[in-house]
Amino acid sequence: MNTIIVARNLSKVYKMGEVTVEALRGVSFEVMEGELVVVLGPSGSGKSTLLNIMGGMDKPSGGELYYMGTPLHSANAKQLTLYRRNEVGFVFQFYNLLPNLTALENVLLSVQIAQNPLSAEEMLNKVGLTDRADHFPSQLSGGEQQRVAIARAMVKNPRMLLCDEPTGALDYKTSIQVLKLLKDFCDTYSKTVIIITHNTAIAQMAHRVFYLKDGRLDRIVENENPLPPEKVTW
Ligand SMILES: Nc1ncnc2c1ncn2[C@@H]1O[C@H](COP(=O)(O)OP(=O)(O)OP(=O)(O)O)[C@@H](O)[C@H]1O
Repeated sequence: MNTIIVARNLSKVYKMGEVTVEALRGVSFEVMEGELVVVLGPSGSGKSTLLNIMGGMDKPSGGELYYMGTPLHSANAKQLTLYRRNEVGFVFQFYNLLPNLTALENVLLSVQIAQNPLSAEEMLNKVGLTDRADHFPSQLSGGEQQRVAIARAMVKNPRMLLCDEPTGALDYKTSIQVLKLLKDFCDTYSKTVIIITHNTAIAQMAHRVFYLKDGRLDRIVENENPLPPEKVTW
């Protein structure tokens, strides 16, 4: 397996007037292609900060970050825009669908900006929403909206999916559906999936679990036998 992400001694400092917050304090790790990583940690431990930096939405204050050997820590705004557009799919807790576009149109929007997209219809079919293609987000349940958001992220055909609390707003049964889709994307297409969550149960399906604590990577635990999503319970 190839290494997709290398992080070396990453730090992030937020300064607001007199107040300085050290959100990341020297975090180092590697992530492999085709790997499913779950990042766990208490509130404020730096999970979203790390995801934002890996997604090219923010830059580290110090340290180095490489994507497929290309430095992101020194990339300019244009390079980061292309990185976000072509290499990464994002899934957030609150879906972020455009309310005035149908499910299919939300997915097609992603197709238009991607370099090497998959088929929007095929992705909607994959997430089980072919018959809801013409529905607007307000006509869909939370779980259905999240499935559209996943189709939108996958259709770009990115090497990596970054997911911030993807099941945070969903009930158990719907969460498992969503986790199955993420795991399936990882397995079928050999893609990297990184999931940030408060839900420790989800860690059971990961290849590796990163535990963040107070801005530091406290430990990395490898699961010898990751559970299939349908076996994960909470
Ligand atoms: N834009 C910002 N400006 C200032 N401080 C920030 C900013 N973003 C995050 N922080 C601070 O950095 C620290 C880490 O925040 P972060 O959101 O990464 O944690 P988290 O582990 O994702 O937390 P949660 O699980 O509650 O979402 C916190 O102390 C937070 O207040």
